[in-house]
Amino acid sequence: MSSTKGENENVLVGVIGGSGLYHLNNLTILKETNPETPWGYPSSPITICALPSGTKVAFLARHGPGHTIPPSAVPSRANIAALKSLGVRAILAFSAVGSLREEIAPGDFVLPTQIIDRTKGVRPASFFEGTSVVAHAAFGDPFANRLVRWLETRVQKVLDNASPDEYAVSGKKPVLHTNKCIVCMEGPQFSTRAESKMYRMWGGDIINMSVLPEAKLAREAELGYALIATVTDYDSWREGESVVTAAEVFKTLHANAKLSRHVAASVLDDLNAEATQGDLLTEEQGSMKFSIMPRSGEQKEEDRDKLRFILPAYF
Ligand SMILES: CSC[C@H]1O[C@H](OP(=O)(O)O)[C@H](O)[C@@H]1O
Ligand SMILES: Nc1ncnc2[nH]cnc12
Repeated sequence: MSSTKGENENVLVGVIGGSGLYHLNNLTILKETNPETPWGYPSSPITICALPSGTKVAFLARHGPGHTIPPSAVPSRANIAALKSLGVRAILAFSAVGSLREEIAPGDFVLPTQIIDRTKGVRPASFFEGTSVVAHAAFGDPFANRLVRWLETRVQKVLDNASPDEYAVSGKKPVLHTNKCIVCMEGPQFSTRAESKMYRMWGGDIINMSVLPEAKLAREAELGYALIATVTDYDSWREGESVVTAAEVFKTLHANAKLSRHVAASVLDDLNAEATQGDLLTEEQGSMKFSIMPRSGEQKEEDRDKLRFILPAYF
């Protein structure tokens, strides 16, 4: 495995695997790389693999290959910076989530478009933190909306073609839900019944512990970022029903991961083509230009060096 300072490998698409998704299928592993970034090393070495077509993608396991990193300790800055250093422009992030709505059932897929932040400020959430450079990224639309819309039809197609053995655990054909709001909690304990009900009143539809600060950092690094959420449980809001437990989550985790691999396999070639020549990802390019406060004379050179790693166009 190579350990570098981060070298552009011309890989345009990155995949972040969440709980249960520690590798992709039908890929030829070309190399493993472990780039050192100004924010440390990523959660796991990044696997650079080739699809059957030859298209290269970068895969990173969010919690480490053996799931040893809890959500609050995921080195998200290093993860995003490392992917960017390889040339990545778009990230498909997978996540196991709880459902806050009756109609969003275990086994279903969700492409959220909004986030409610319930993390507790213990996770470094900005590349600019601790530097002499101040920046305010726009985050009103926290996901790359064009990318999310583009994914909708493609994920739908995979779910339409899912065979009964693929959704045997949930016992019903998986449904794709769009335009939903995800709550990101700190964890690692699951929510109380009262919290779970409160999130519903706030407008939350699903819940996880991982989408933040990942999505914020992807925005700061001008990367297109979409979350493909797979539902494992009903959290703890249902009257008269038992609360979510890890055992409950594990029941659907592996079936969901299997279908997630199908989704990845079916979209990665087209996404790579879009990243190469389409205009799907142009929204994010240049988005930080006017977010950085323009007092460059007072910005420390060491901070500019650090930030150049993710935003070479401005530093
Ligand atoms: C294993 S249950 C809670 C855990 O699962 C989700 O992880 P990920 O988003 O990486 O799939 C959730 O966010 C929690 O970290
Ligand atoms: N109920 C839940 N709460 C938070 N994260 C989760 N990941 C999967 N299920 C979850």
